[in-house]
Amino acid sequence: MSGKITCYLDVVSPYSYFALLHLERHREALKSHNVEIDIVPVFLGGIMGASGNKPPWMLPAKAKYSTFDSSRAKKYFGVHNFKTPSFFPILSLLPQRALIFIKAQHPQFFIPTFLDFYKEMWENGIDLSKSELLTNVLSKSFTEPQIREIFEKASSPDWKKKLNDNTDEALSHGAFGCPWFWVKNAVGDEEPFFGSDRFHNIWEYLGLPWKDVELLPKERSKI
Ligand SMILES: N[C@@H](CCC(=O)N[C@@H](CS)C(=O)NCC(=O)O)C(=O)O
Repeated sequence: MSGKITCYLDVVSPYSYFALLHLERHREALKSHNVEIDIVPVFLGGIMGASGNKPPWMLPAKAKYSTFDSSRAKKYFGVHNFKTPSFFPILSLLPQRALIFIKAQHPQFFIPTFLDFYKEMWENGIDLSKSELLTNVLSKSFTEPQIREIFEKASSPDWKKKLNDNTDEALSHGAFGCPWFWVKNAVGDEEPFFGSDRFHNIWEYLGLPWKDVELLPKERSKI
């Protein structure tokens, strides 16, 4: 068995946090099945605009449903401190460009930093679009000169273009939201998947053994 999961994420998207957590929790198991993971930072605002979609919080019915969906997801993925920050949504360009530079220049820090960004924004209520707050978060893993370089690159044309290119790549794979996945299976077929609630479909598509929604006997009932 072999395959590849390319996963397009934005720090502004809470479901992308759940997706990254779930993928990381399965990284070793996926490796044992020869399935590669590539995490790609994108700009969700650009995906929404170019695909003609709207963020769920802009459509009243979706916004209402989303409160149920996100509190179920928070429980399922075990992110008990999850809360939507008062400043939501943010313009995520700066943290996303910083992540792209970190992925290229400091690959060993890329996933830990992405996870840390999510935790800071979605559990600790830190506004990562503010450079002074982003600096504090980065200072856990990077030195002052490294942070200066991250900011310099994040505002340079070349690295701005890389975020646009990543976003266009997701759009070329049909993206209308995040988390977006482009999955290649062992026979070389490729398909898109949307949402942190579609892992069972992804495992199935990859031909992996999986077990999830199993009903337990009455004595184990939670109600
Ligand atoms: N049911 C999905 C919801 C994912 C979701 O709502 N993602 C937002 C960003 S946080 C989005 O891009 N939504 C676009 C849409 O719902 O059309 C999940 O559990 O992950």
